Amino acid sequence: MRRKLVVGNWKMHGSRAANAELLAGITQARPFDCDVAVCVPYPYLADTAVSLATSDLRWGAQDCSAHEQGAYTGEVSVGMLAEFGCRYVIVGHSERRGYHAESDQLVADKAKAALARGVTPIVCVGETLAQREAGETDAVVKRQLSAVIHTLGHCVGEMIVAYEPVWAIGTGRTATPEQAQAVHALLRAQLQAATPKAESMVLLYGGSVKPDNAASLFGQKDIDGGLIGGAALKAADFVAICRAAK
Ligand SMILES: O=C[C@H](O)COP(=O)(O)O
Repeated sequence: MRRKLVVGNWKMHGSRAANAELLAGITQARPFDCDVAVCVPYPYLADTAVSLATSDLRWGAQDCSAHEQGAYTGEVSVGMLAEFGCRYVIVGHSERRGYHAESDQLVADKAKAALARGVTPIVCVGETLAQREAGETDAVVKRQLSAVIHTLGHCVGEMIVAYEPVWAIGTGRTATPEQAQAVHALLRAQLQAATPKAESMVLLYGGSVKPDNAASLFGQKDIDGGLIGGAALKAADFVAICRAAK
């Protein structure tokens, strides 16, 4: 039985005051029947580490460099994230793939860099609306996951995969539980061919998860929790989503 995980991706939102209130709201609602984490903007990692230090809540970042160190202005290495206690780092979010032209191979290299420093990568895959309508969903997510599988080799079982259909992100348009499950089953089958750990790997769904649809999504066989954007910014909503994961 896989333990569920709910991760809040704050994206480029927040302020020190608002974050303190949000984290207090989540902390006070413990305990949860699932693992809970927040992935925050880099400047807020130190505050978050202090706020959550004595709780069982986890934290992480939203991206990392594929390089260990060097002349890469503006980039942040996994080693730096590890110094701030990050347990997770999101890589390959569609907003990074789209706005920053991140390739499948770069995403895979970032995931490898994360694992090398003991930080668990949450690797995002997902198709655009045009790709779904063209019947390309399976091929797209398979290609995206394949690059990571080949790059990680025997470590592949250590990552988390998040299926995030691009058309469902921030749009209020959620994949139905059946649509999401179908892709999750496909991803798990692909992982099964690559690692004996596939059955215990955590596969998250992301894309307009809200308190009222979380339970039906998380009730699907291969959906082990969620990567939550907008609804992670209000403690009451995020807590309600965490309660739906058990
Ligand atoms: O990482 C989170 C996803 O992009 C989902 O965002 P959303 O819940 O606002 O649709």
